[in-house]
Amino acid sequence: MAVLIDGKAISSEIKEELKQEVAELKAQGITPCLAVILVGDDSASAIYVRNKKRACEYIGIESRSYELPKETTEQELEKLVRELNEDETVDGILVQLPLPEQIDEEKITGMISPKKDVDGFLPESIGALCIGSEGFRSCTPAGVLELIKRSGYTIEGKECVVVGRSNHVGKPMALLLLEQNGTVTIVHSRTKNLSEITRRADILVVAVGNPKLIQADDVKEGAVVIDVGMNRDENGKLCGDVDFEHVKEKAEAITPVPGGVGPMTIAMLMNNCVEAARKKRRE
Ligand SMILES: NC(=O)C1=CN([C@@H]2O[C@H](COP(=O)(O)OP(=O)(O)OC[C@H]3O[C@@H](n4cnc5c(N)ncnc54)[C@H](OP(=O)(O)O)[C@@H]3O)[C@@H](O)[C@H]2O)C=CC1
Ligand SMILES: Nc1nc(=O)c2c([nH]1)NC[C@@H]1CN(c3ccc(C(=O)N[C@@H](CCC(=O)O)C(=O)O)cc3)C=[N+]21
Repeated sequence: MAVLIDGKAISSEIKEELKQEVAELKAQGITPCLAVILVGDDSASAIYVRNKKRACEYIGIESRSYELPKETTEQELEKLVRELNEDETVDGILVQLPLPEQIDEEKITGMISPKKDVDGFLPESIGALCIGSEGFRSCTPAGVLELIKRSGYTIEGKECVVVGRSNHVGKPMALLLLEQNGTVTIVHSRTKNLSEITRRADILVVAVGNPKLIQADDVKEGAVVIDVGMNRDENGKLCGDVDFEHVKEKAEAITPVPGGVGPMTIAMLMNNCVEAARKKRRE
């Protein structure tokens, strides 16, 4: 029976540390501020946005919400992003994805000032990660890294396999593990011998969006398994990409869904926001 990696507890630890840091910043007259833009009424997005707001309140970050109707035009959204870019009191801007189909997602997220890219989605941020220079790290992969480290596992020299190669999760995840000196392989929908490769992993990170894709047979005895997936099962219950009940019998450690990676994404978003406010002061 695997050790359960408690993302909720670890994220609380991080939020506690950030609360201290924000108190120190406030003593110097700085209040970090996050602007969150939500377009439309997707219920899952609304939950995440609410969780982000709560985390801001707890830590002492000012949060400004912009909830726009689903008919919002690209021009209207561009105008708002431009205003927030120029607003000196705003440290971080997050445009909740997905956006409605009339809006070009890449165009809008690409407009955010690199100094306020707390999601770490911009080419400037991903490029910085790629060459190991300073920049915002994508929140979900950064959260996964903290989960692994704070649970006492080392990455250096380990066989790390990432399932999924999206720009927001899989690719930056692989780069972060590489930066930590892991031996990294990425597998995806065109991979032919997926199971053969995942079975080699000491550290397996799964970010696909396919319930129970990873079964016990796909996992090495003693592996550390991190499940990024957020899906709804046939009963509408949240579940990951890993067949938790069976894989937990084989793994050394495993993250649950919910209560695993999700809360860490929010904690790392808060971390990036505090970082943005601190950097502005240094300029
Ligand atoms: N917990 C959290 O904080 C977060 C959770 N998520 C969740 O993580 C999951 C992944 O998100 P995201 O990366 O944005 O999703 P995308 O849909 O952008 O990417 C999915 C990736 O999985 C690959 N894939 C699809 N089917 C298979 C398969 N059968 N075998 C192997 N690889 C496959 C795709 O391959 P190809 O490139 O070849 O198409 C693609 O690279 C989702 O469930 C999402 O909800 C996402 C962000 C944050
Ligand atoms: N610009 C942008 N940045 C994002 O970071 C972003 C996004 N858009 N769009 C959607 C995805 C998804 N995502 C999650 C955040 C928190 C939880 C989370 O807190 N999950 C809780 C449970 C939440 C629940 O109960 O539904 C958990 O796993 O325990 C999940 C998923 C951020 N994303």
